[in-house]
Amino acid sequence: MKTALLQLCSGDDPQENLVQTKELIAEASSAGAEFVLTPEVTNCVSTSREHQQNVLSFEDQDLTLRALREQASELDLWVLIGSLALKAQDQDGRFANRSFLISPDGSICAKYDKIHMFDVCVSETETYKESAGYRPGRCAITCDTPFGCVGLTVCYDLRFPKLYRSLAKAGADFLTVPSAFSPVTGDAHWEALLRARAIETGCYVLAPAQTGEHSSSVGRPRQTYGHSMVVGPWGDVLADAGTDVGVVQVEINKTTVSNARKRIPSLTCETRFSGPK
Ligand SMILES: O=C(O)CNC(=O)[C@H](CS)NC(=O)CCC(=O)C(=O)O
Repeated sequence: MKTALLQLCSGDDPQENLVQTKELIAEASSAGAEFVLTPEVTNCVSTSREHQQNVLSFEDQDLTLRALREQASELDLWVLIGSLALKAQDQDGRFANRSFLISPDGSICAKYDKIHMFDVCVSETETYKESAGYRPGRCAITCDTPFGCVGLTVCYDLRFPKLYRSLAKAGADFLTVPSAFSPVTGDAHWEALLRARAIETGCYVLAPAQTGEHSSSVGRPRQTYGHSMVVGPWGDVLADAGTDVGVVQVEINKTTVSNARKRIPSLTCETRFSGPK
């Protein structure tokens, strides 16, 4: 299965981002990809809630979702839209950070709302409060496909190993981690966390990421780490996109998953213990 990760530098205009995303998906498809994955917030990177309120849509009216579903069916592709920032039917007006798995007939096979919100203080000058703008999801989800079972996650979820173990235990062969990592935490933790999740679960980890300096018409500009990555079930880094916008391709298959798990059966062999008290 030829798989491609898109590394994007989305700005805060969904229409411009869509043009770039479609171009790179077409490029990946011409190069033979059958499964293409895009990063977190493919449609809009913005730090202004007011701007988001103006440009984001509800799922059933979203142009990015509609266009990428059409493109998936035109090009006969599986597409993971890493996430879209969407308006949500919610009392407090918060958005959803929602990932979609689209099949080659253009239908939505699975959707997942990011569970863990990035509410952190990276340094005195760099803080994030994602839960102020987004409403967290509450449900983990896997989706069966002809090439294997996909477990969906987003970005900061990566730091919560229990979620990945539960997805793998539910049958996932491939774990998706579309991201927009901060440069500081990316440099310190990104690769180690991705490799750890792959090794612990014996799954492929597919992590398309946002990169670079994101242009914005309003609000404070944002930077992200890049380094979209594919890690194999043995923990080997199969692709690292560096910091440029573009496409990276790798071959993935389920046999590698079962081979890794035969060698290290830690996913299925558990010893009960009590405490600590
Ligand atoms: O804000 C948006 O529009 C979309 N959401 C994001 O980009 C989120 C929240 S700011 N980013 C992360 O979760 C980075 C996690 C990270 O960098 C880490 O775990 O170290």
